[in-house]
Amino acid sequence: MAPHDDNDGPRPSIRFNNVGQVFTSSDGGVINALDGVSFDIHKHEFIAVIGPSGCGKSTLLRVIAGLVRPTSGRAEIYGLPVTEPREEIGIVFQQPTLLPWLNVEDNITFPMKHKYGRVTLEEKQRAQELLGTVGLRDFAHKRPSELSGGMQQRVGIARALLHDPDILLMDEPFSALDALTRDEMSFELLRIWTERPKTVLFITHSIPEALLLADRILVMSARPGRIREIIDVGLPRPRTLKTLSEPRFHEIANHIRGQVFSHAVLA
Ligand SMILES: Nc1ncnc2c1ncn2[C@@H]1O[C@H](COP(=O)(O)OP(=O)(O)OP(=O)(O)O)[C@@H](O)[C@H]1O
Repeated sequence: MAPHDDNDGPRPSIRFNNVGQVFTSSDGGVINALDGVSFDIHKHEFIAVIGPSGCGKSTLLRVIAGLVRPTSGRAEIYGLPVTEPREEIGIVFQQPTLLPWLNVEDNITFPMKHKYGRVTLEEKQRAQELLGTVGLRDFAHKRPSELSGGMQQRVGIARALLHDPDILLMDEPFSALDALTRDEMSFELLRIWTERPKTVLFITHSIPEALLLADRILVMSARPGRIREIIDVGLPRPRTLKTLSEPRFHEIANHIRGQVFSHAVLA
């Protein structure tokens, strides 16, 4: 299990080079959210990020998304510094934040409408296709309030996929869902990722979810957020329910618990 990723191969999709992020809180205090964070994410890799609450996971995602500028170091996408939100990125947040007055299809195409003032026929067709992909083909004309939480989150995923982004950033996308829906959504995401490969950065608090989905897991330490370890999951794909009972699954899960939880909890 390598502490660092020293890849000398092809250019990574995402590179963090010694990134630091300092915030000033409303009472004037200084918050070191990220400190000396370096890692590479290769093309079409699925990376999960796990770590204690407040360790800077969302900040890391927001730096890649171009929503915050790091105070030190450099974040790159395809070798270029991230200075603003970029087209090749799709983002899924914890809450799908759908517009209640629009139907499902119009919610999916809304970013295009917002950006270009219109939605093309191709985009409408793509929205229909994506509705099929996320299992909501018959719900195109329903309002968000007529859908369950899991269905709404699927709409959020379809919306993020509409422009077929190379990079998908997901910030605890399933955390508001019940356990069964959550597992189902994980397998759904794996299916989508296999059908249309993408570089994925997936933030979660769930060790099993990280293990089921990811090629590698970035384990972060408590504030200031640093990379504690980068774990190669190495479980065979396709991952299925059987994956959950593989000895390696439990071995890595226990290892991560040892990293994330305090010694008092583990004793
Ligand atoms: N815009 C901001 N201004 C001030 N402080 C911020 C800002 N954004 C984040 N922080 C602080 O930076 C730290 C890291 O926050 P972040 O949301 O990245 O953590 P996290 O690991 O995603 O947390 P959680 O797992 O609870 O969602 C926290 O202490 C948070 O209060």
